[in-house]
Amino acid sequence: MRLDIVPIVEETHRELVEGRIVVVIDVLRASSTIVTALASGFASVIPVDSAERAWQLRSPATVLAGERFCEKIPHFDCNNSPTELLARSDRGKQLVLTTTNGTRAIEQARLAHAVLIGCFLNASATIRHALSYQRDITLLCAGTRAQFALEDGLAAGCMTDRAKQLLPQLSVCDFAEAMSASYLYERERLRERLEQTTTGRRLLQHGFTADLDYCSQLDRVDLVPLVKETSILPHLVS
Ligand SMILES: O=C(O)[C@H](CS(=O)(=O)O)OP(=O)(O)O
Repeated sequence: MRLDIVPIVEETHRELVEGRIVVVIDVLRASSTIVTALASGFASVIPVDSAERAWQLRSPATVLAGERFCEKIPHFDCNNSPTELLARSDRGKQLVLTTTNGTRAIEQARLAHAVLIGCFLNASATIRHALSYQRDITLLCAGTRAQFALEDGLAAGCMTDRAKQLLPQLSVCDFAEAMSASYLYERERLRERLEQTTTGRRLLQHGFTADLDYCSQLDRVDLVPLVKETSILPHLVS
């Protein structure tokens, strides 16, 4: 079995997706928002590529979430913000989500055998579940606005490190080795590191300090979101 990391969504090649287990990683903030929504009682998340499409899905059973340039989309219920979702009570509803990078990365993974959503919040559960398929794995880092995002690389490095502990014979690409080493170097100061990244600085400028605190927590939940056709559903890993 082999594990590769794709550093940004723009570098997704068909051979790194088709038939593989793909983990979409967008720590700040789409993956963290999806994990939090499903862990706090939403029945499903519907990722969509535009605000217009999200608006078409508006109903009493849906909550519309999304951002453009970090700001909440006008007339939507909430931002792409995990802490904003935590403060709501929407059990059983569907979250319709559109974001700058994360929802686009999910679309790029559609030829995979299975698509999982991962971040620091569910890192160990995600890699355990990915390994259980006994297929090659691709950790697809969403990046930010066509550039590599260090927070995604560090989460992918964390998952690589966990995967090598669980399956020592796993073959990993050189970039995964580098990200695993970076994660081991930074793991005691993830929160500080996150606020120095490009997206972290941008979120701080927009006042989302609570999201940075929250998204830097490791293994808060054992829940792995799984993409099933047009929806994302929760899967509990034991
Ligand atoms: O809302 C976010 O955190 C980001 C905004 S940015 O474009 O990376 O600044 O979107 P996401 O799709 O969650 O990366």
